Amino acid sequence: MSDEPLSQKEIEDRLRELPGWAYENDRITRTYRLDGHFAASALVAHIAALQQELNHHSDLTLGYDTVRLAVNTHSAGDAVTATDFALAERVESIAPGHGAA
Ligand SMILES: C[C@H](O)[C@H](O)[C@H]1CNC2=NC(N)=NC(=O)C2=N1
Repeated sequence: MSDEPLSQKEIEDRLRELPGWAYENDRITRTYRLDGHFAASALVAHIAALQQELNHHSDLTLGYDTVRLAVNTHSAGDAVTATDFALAERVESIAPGHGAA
């Protein structure tokens, strides 16, 4: 199934279901705050496993106690697609278990 770029309205509609996520620089983004560096590192490892499973990868940035994701779909010309939102939803499903806010 080809991954089609989503329209601005489709992106906005989907973002309403994903509190904390934003659309910037042609990517959907989210920054999580964790209880310290080890917790942030553990979330990064878990997200990396999800990304390998989905074969879809964000730019993933580890800070002292933060994890930032920024993602779009390269094969769709670096546009935001449904696959990016599928990854976002999977990450949202695991983040609370890490104590992420
Ligand atoms: C060959 C491999 O399946 C592709 O390069 C995958 C890997 N991860 C990817 N991640 C993202 N964000 N976009 C892609 O188009 C993409 N394609």
